[in-house]
This record gives sequence, C-alpha cells and structure tokens, in this order.
Amino acid sequence: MLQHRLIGTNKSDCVKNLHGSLAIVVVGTLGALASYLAGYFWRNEAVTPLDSYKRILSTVSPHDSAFRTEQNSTVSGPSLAGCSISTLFADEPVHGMHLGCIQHTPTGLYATMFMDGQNHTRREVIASMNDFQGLRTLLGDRLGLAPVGRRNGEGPRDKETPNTQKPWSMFSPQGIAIDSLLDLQEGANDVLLYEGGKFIWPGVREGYVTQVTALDRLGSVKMQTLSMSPLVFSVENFLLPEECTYIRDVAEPHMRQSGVKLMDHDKGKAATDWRTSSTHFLASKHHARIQSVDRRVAGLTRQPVSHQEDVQVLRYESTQRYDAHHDFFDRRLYARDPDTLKLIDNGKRNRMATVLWYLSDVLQGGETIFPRYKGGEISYDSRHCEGMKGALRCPPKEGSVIIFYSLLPNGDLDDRSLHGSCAVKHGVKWAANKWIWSDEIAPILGRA
Ligand SMILES: O=C(O)CCC(=O)C(=O)O
Ligand SMILES: [Fe+2]
Repeated sequence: MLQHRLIGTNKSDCVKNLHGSLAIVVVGTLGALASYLAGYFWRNEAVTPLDSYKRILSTVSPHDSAFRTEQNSTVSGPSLAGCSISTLFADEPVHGMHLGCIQHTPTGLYATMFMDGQNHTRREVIASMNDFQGLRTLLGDRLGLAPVGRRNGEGPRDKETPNTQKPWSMFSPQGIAIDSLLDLQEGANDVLLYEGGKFIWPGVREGYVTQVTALDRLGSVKMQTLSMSPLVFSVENFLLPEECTYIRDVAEPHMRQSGVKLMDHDKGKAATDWRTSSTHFLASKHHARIQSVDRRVAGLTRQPVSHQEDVQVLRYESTQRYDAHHDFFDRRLYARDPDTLKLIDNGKRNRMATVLWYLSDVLQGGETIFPRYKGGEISYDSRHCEGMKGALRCPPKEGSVIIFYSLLPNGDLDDRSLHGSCAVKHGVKWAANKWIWSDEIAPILGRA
C-alpha cells in the first residue's frame, strides 16, 4: 500500500522571503528603442502616457525587447487592458507561481508579470512580433528562472530537497497549458507561470471561490479555498449520493486493516501504531461509475486520469484514526527502499495532490486535520485533535471532497501538507483517497 509517515523531521521553511529583497534592477541604459516601443504600445492603449511613469526600462535583447522590474512601486504600470489577472493577486507570496498578462501589441508580445502572485513586484518583457519562443527565453532570463526547477540563485532549502525537476510552464487561469502562440488568444491573455511546471489552482485567499468548469456529469462547481499554506480547497456535492452509496457497498466486503508504506527508520513497526482504519483499493476498470468520478477528478485537478492511482476507500469506526503524515514520498526517507525509489523515479515523480472523497457524514470526530496550517506546530497524534491548537480541521460531509497539494508551485514537496484523520468519536467515517501524481502513474501501477 502506498502510505507512509514522516517522523521527527523539522526542516526549516527557507523558501520564505524569496522576493522580499528584489532590488530595482537596471539592466542597461534606458533604451530609446524600448521607450519608443513601450510608448507606442501604451499610447495605443489610451492609458497614462509613458512620461508619467517613473520607469526603469532598458533594452535587453538584440531583437527589440525590453524589460523592467520594480519593487514596492507606487508607479502605475502600463495597462493590463483585457486581462483580469489582478483578481488573483494573493495577500501572501505564493513562491514559484507568477501571475501575468500577455498582450499582443503592434510591435510584439508584451508580458507583464507579477512575481509570486504579488502585485508590488512587477516585471515586463517585450518579445519580437509573434515570437513565442523568444518570449519564453526572455521570460526565463529576466525572471531568473532556471531551465528546470526553481529560480536561479534561490536554491532549495538544502541541496538535497526533492523537486519534481520539470521545466517551468504557463497555463491559463482555468489550467489550460500555454505552450505556443496557438494557445494565446488575440488581444490579452491571463497567465500563471509555475516554476515547478505543474498547474496548481491559485488559492488567492481563504474563502475565495473558484468556478471550475467542464467536469464530467457536473459541468461546473464552486471550489472554495480553505487554506493557503498548506493549500487546501473544498467542493460540496462533488459526488452524487448514489455514487457514495455505490462505493461504500462495493468496497465493504473487501475492507482490511490499513497498511502504510514504511520509511527506512520505521521498518519492523506495525501499521496500527499510527493507522487503525480499514482500507481497500478499488480498481476503476471494473466500475464504470468510478471511472466517471475519476474523469471528474481529472477535470477538478486538471491532470489526466493516467496520473491517478486507483481510489483507496477508507473506513474508520469508533476510536479509529490515522496519525499525521505526508502523502508524498521524500526520497531521503526511502534510501534503503529500492521499490519506492523506483516508484518515484528517485524523486522526479511524486504524488502532487490528494482529492479526499467524503462518503459519509460522521456524528462526532473523524475530521481531516492539518496541524501545520498557517505554520502551526508539527504534531502527529490524531487521537486527541483537541490538543492541536490552531490546526485546520475539515469535518467529513457526504458527497464533499477536499483537495490538498503535496507539491508547491516551485516544484518542492510541501512539508506543511502534513495531515491526518482525527479519531472518530461517534458514528462511522467512510472516505476515499484519490492520489494524483505529477506524471503518469497508472501504467506503472498496472491500472492502465
Ligand atoms: O481520512 C482522512 O481524513 C485522511 C486520510 C489520509 O490522509 C490518507 O489515507 O492518506
Ligand atoms: Fe494522507
């Protein structure tokens, strides 16, 4: 079974303050050509003229390109006409997720980017006419993005920190990949750029509601942000009542004591030390109804069905619990476990998100708990959740799901995704885990 528990690591969260000291960068002298280009563009946008901006702008490329960056600027920049990306500005920096607006202008593609989702750190890039690849190169260069992984000079918390090691990539706010000129609409385009290369819904702020469209059987749903760090969302009525009943009924005869995938330092221990529930992996290929939910989950996460494991159904009876753990596999903790290392391709591939299906209400207890909500203390014992001060608790509600991310937008594993299931006090909790990987996993697990 694919479960494990992290014990006693206390890594510092040194991706903090990544953007706090961005100096105003002057790349070269103020280029007449760049000013002309920008002025031409902004004139045509009928916004505040160029002269009124206290700008730092310079030519940076042999092919008519310009770049500017500001910190804590009170200067209003060029128009974001046609873009609504500013609605996604977050109160706190989201490291590795940069928001932007790409506009077609008479002189070329014009990108205005906001680093880490913050409106006060703005950078602009102009690429030659219709040169998407040129724009990508300039963006990578000017935003300091490494070809693979995080920003240059802002290395991992330690050299060994696992990272999915994908090239950075761009998406629309609905999670559609923007890989070429053909993916851009005429006029203006809202974009989200991820250093880790994987689309992750922008949480924006607690309580923010995202409309997620094009879902199997449901059409669209409202997804609410429960927490920014860890990143957790909820969707009500994601599962139909008959789907919850069906899954419980088909799994029930097969439910067995849950297992865990033991880390090196836990070898020899019993799974019941921290997980007392029963579980069963339900093979989707035998159940058309579950395939429909799988497609819906693919829509919800914007990751293909081939990135999903079979769903793992969970049942907790009175007093049963699951102590806090991560759903990802940290390769450093499986150094003596070649099977797990192979599964995660030595850290290149990992679980990136969990969609937790609630298949029943619970009279009392049984909440999913995130002890490190808002940087709260590490704590594992889910027998007494009351003692976990400040933790985020999600009470199960039949038909609802929560989505939480194990991967950060910069591609690192998120230590704050630590979570568990509080002991059930009254009633029975039925739930199911749908684990989403950063890459294809179905063929590897033989579920294709
Ligand atoms: O039952 C829950 O609320 C959480 C379950 C879980 O985290 C898991 O099975 O990995
Ligand atoms: Fe989990």
